[in-house]
Amino acid sequence: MCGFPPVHQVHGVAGCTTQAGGSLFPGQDDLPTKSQLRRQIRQQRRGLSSEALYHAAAALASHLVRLNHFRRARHIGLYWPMQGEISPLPVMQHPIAGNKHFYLPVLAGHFARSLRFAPFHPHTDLRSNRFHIPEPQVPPGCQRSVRELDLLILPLVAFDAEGYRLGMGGGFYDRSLAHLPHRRSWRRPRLVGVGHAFQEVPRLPREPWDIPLGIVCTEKGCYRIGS
Ligand SMILES: Nc1nc2c(c(=O)[nH]1)N(C=O)[C@@H](CNc1ccc(C(=O)N[C@@H](CCC(=O)O)C(=O)O)cc1)CN2
Ligand SMILES: Nc1ncnc2c1ncn2[C@@H]1O[C@H](COP(=O)(O)OP(=O)(O)OP(=O)(O)O)[C@@H](O)[C@H]1O
Repeated sequence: MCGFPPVHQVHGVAGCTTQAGGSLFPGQDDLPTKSQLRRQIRQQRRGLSSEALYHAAAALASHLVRLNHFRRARHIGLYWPMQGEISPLPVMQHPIAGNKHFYLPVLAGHFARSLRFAPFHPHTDLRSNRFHIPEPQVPPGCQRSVRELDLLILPLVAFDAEGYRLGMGGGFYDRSLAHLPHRRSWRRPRLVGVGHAFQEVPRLPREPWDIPLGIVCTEKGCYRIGS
């Protein structure tokens, strides 16, 4: 799908060599820890130029808008990119975005550590949350829960070919999505993880609460997990 290399092709992870030059992936028993991966990939991401980020975001949008799930969705959760994350926002400028509603995540309570989704359009007032990420300023009654979205585009720090996602470590998305596997028929939201192609790693450590992504898209294309 969308011209992405086969799922099991392992891309080079430029940041994944030790200072001594050895690989961090010599064998399954020697996987880097989640915090090692976060540190390395976030550092690499922060080093991207604004020109590289611009081109990556434009290429990502061109792939996302071709997805059937995107074309069919009316309510779509995006995120405001930070620290070199690939931006999903250019999809809002595409002609097929005209009849869609977009949302950004809002941190729900200091202790709850989960997410709600607030309507977002180019004129929405934004205010930074405690992580310095802009959030729409709207009354709580206007916010939606994740289950009211048709499609959720998730940021990630790393992903693997089986759709496992490593995030920033707050557990915000996992906690917000935790109800989904318990539903008899989970049809929405569809989960699309997005990142730079270099954020793919051979295998992520798995946790019981991880919810695999259905589709991953990068600036190189989209691929469906498990096909
Ligand atoms: N763009 C974007 N928005 C997002 C996320 C994300 O990954 N990307 N999130 C994904 O869940 C949620 C926010 N989660 C976050 C978790 C940790 C940090 C972070 O910067 N942690 C710092 C320490 C910050 C501090 O405590 O002051 C760090 O780890 O260095 C940021 C966002 C919701 N919004
Ligand atoms: N469904 C859940 N219920 C309760 N706690 C959870 C749940 N999911 C994750 N957590 C907690 O959140 C913490 C961070 O989880 P993890 O390292 O998987 O975050 P992450 O996926 O990288 O972050 P994020 O989703 O915010 O991008 C874990 O220590 C875990 O205890």
